[in-house]
Amino acid sequence: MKHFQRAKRFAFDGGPAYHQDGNINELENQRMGNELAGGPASEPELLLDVRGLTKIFGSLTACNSVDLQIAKGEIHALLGENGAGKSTLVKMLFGTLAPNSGEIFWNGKSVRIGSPAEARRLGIGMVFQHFSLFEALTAAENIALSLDSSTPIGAIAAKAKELSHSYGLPLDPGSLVGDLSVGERQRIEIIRCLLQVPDLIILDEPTSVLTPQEADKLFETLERLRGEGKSILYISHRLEEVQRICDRATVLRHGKVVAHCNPRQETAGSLARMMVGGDVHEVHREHPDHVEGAPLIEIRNLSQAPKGPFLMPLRNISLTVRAGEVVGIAGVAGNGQGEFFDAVSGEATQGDAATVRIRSIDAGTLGITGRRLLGAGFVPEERLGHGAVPGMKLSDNMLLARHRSDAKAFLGGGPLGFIRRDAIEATTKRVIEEMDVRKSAEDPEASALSGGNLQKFIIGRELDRKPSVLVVNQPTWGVDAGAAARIRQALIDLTRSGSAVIVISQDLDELFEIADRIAVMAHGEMSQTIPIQEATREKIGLLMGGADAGAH
Ligand SMILES: Nc1ncnc2c1ncn2[C@@H]1O[C@H](COP(=O)(O)OP(=O)(O)OP(=O)(O)O)[C@@H](O)[C@H]1O
Repeated sequence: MKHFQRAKRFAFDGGPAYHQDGNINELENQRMGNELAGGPASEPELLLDVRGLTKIFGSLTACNSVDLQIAKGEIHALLGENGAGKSTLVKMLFGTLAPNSGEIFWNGKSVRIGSPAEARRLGIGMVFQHFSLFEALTAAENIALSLDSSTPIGAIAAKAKELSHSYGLPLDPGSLVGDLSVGERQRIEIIRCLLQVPDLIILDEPTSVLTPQEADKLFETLERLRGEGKSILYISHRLEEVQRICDRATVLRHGKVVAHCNPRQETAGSLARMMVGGDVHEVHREHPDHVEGAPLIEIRNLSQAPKGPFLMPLRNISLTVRAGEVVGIAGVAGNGQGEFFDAVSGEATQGDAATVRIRSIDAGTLGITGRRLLGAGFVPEERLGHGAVPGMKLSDNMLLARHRSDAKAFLGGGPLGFIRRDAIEATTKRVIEEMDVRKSAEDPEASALSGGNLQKFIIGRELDRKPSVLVVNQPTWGVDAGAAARIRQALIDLTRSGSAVIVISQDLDELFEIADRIAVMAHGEMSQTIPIQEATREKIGLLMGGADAGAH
């Protein structure tokens, strides 16, 4: 209680830009500094006061005596590189993880949050980084499952629709989750959270799967919620948006609070330095005028009927990517990018083998393994469940993905056959080292990695094979600035060694940074590619809106 009383009054602005190893006394000093400077002493009421929260996994202290204060009507950023402990901290606030020690005060009262139901009862809502939706159920059915009430499904659907309209988050409650894009699934999570009328909404990397327009809509929603007196705890690796919408930030490094700051008084660079404790390297790229390499992947007149009622058809897509180049595919989510990835990777096979040619071999009728055996690698958008099996160790995930393409290295011959664990473990270790995957055990289960670290592992697993063709969907989703630069550089370096890379990304900055040419998908059609030297945001934006799509 003592802590709460001390923490009750503090200022948002003024004073030094940030406080290394800041504590409440510094916040109090900050307030006094404001008053002395003649400014008004703002006294926002505290909603949440976290004191010394600690979580230990085995030998790793994921959260080390963390302090965090959130006022009513505040958007508070939680920053830190991959594995810094952000998700662990918010899971303790939402009752999905029990702390080893520490105390949580809610509206001034010490509370124990033993389960998500208890968190919701207090007024804490959460939108997770990894969604917890059933694909075979509709949006409304998924929402109904999480509500602790017996409200009829029709009433829930109507309320969800009303909320989706009023907050500008378009959603059809009757749509099947399995048919929805990641961005659309996230909207279900947000609306599900809003339906419970929370006082504090925790958002774990909410914009990483959104288009710029969808992100703008979300910011409007958040600002509106702040205006209604709600508090928001906002986790993001996108520092520009943190500066745009957040009032204060708490920065974690290796599980410890290393700074409190007002992000508006910082630059993206200074925030990144606080997070990593040093400088972030920039991606180095030269764009040759003409790429004369051999065509390594050719997609010819790819058309496909929609595979479900809410999925996009693919309409006459042709694209050739040569050795030495990165081609970026931009587009608003749900315009056929997922279907295109499935068709190119072999998750969806084609009737005509010549529709997809890999290294001049007709591959359209081959499945994913057949295409991998031709030297292609694929990284899907969803990491858990699709890119990796959550309950399996990293080494087993390695074996699962590469047992056919690396049969010689991973499997022993003979009539009975055996698995070469030493080779698999050595490869897993190499990928972990190359990609700087941070983890809490020698060979943890995929689900025990932080989101960004799992992404680094999955991309590293493919890069390690040095594929001739690599197709990646959203390569840096949920990845911190330092790791994103590392992944982007690795993709560029792969083309330098003679491979062809296709990057599907909703992050235009990313595509401008690494692509030699950019094409845009709209309504299941793909535009002509635009050389990066001629590409402008305006041009790409127009194509994203559907102008000129399909011209070749
Ligand atoms: N269930 C678990 N078992 C063991 N270790 C875990 C578990 N969950 C997280 N960790 C470890 O705790 C550390 C912090 O992970 P956490 O997910 O909190 O990081 P984060 O800051 O949210 O990262 P990201 O930005 O990548 O999501 C990581 O080293 C991770 O491997």
